[in-house]
Amino acid sequence: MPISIIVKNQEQKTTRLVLDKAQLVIEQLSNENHATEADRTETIDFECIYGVCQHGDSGIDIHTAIIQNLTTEKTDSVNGTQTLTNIRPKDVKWILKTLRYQIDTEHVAAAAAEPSFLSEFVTQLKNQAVPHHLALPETEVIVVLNPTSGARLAEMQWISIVKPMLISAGFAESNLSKITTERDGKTRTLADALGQRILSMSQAHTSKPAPIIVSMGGDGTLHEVVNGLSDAAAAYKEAKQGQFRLAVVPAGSGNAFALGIGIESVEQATLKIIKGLEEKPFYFMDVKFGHSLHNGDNWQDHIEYDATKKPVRLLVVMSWGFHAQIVSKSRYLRYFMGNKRFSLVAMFLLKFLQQYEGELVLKDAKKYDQGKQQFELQQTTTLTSDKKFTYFIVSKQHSLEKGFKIAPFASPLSSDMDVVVLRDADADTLTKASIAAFQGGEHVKSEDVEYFKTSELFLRVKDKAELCLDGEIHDLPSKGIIHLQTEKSSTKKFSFTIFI
Ligand SMILES: Nc1ncnc2c1ncn2[C@@H]1O[C@H](COP(=O)(O)OP(=O)(O)OP(=O)(O)O)[C@@H](O)[C@H]1O
Repeated sequence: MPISIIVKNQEQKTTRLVLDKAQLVIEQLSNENHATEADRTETIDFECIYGVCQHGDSGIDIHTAIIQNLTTEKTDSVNGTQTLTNIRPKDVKWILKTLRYQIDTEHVAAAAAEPSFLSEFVTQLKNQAVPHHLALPETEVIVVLNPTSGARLAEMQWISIVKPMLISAGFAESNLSKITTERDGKTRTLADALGQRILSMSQAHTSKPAPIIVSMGGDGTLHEVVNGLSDAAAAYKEAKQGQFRLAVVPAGSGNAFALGIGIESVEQATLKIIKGLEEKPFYFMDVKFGHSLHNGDNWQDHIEYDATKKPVRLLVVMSWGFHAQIVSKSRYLRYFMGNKRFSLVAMFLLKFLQQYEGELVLKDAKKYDQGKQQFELQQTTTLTSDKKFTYFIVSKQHSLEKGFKIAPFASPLSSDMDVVVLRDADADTLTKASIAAFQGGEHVKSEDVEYFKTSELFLRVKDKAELCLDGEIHDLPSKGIIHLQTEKSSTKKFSFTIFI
């Protein structure tokens, strides 16, 4: 039997609220026969409700977050012709709305005749819509916020969206704190210090839930947060299990990691934190640099590693060639042009298309078979300099920005990384492949594209090269090697999870 109450809405209309399966049913009742006859019915899925608050004996606020208009998903394309400059999908808009009701005192008899009263209704709705609501008041939330990410809206979004949503859900305002990021890689040090503080606190307080760390920025911010926290985790020597709980709120321009776990907006990300339905370990790409002058086929077994470099863990992408050049050449347009800068620079680079020489070894790789449309196991795969590389990316995320599905089967929750290569490609082939990537990742069906999955990879470049590592440019010398291996964030001794 669904539980219900009779209330008046803000326009003083008699309304029945019914909890039915996974929905709140809102029935506008006709005044003459209010208890039985519904004139108009609206439903709200529990997954859109993030807070339920009772005022005194008779008031109730229901906080909702709803996608405003799905038709805004359309692209900018004019007359159906898609080019690299008009192909980006628009952002989905969410609205936050608070539904406010009062118990209908005029019809108290009818209300009393319902199977339950306000407080039981509130408890039931909270239990179903905000399952962990009892733990929220004592859970600490620390946001690491980059005010310069994306369109520089993170600070405003924290104040006007994330913080109010968390408070409405039941988090205590005194438990919410903010660390502002700093430029030039210093955020990694801040995240390391935060990680150490959380680990030392966990030694003292055993009963409190572990704090939630929120990375609020783009992929560059997340990269530094994860690397800093991983530095703290690596130095953790206590016997007690360590724990980091990380949430990602997308406020950058690409937000590839958030897209990889299905998060497309600040509101949706905040809902994930509030609902706390699933927290899972994720996989990153561990990076090592070295060089080898060995001329034989097995050069990857003769690497001299550079031991002076700090560990680097990549969450999103390592690229070389065309893609790395787009990132390198568009760095200074970041604040002026948003993601359109990538298309502009891409069109310029296509006019002067370069090819890049190098050797690639993939261990236990699977290759995408275009005919069968599935991955087929291969032994060690070697791509040598018989053909030059035009486009080369290794990705842990399916899309590097919304709509650009370059590695359609990649996931941060899987133990492999995806490699997408075009060799000896001309400008036309590369343009077609890029447009097909924007059309749901269709490029992988083309014979021009080589698509692999692997858990370990070695790339040796012939000439000095620029690599893109999660959006930052890194120089590799001639005969330099980058060695990538996937690694799980959680170990036996340390749980490092992400809200999904
Ligand atoms: N306080 C700050 N002032 C100036 N720059 C900062 C500050 N904090 C961080 N940064 C810089 O911001 C960059 C990271 O930005 P981030 O990647 O989060 O945003 P984005 O580039 O817009 O998003 P995405 O990587 O998802 O495309 C780094 O280069 C970092 O040095």
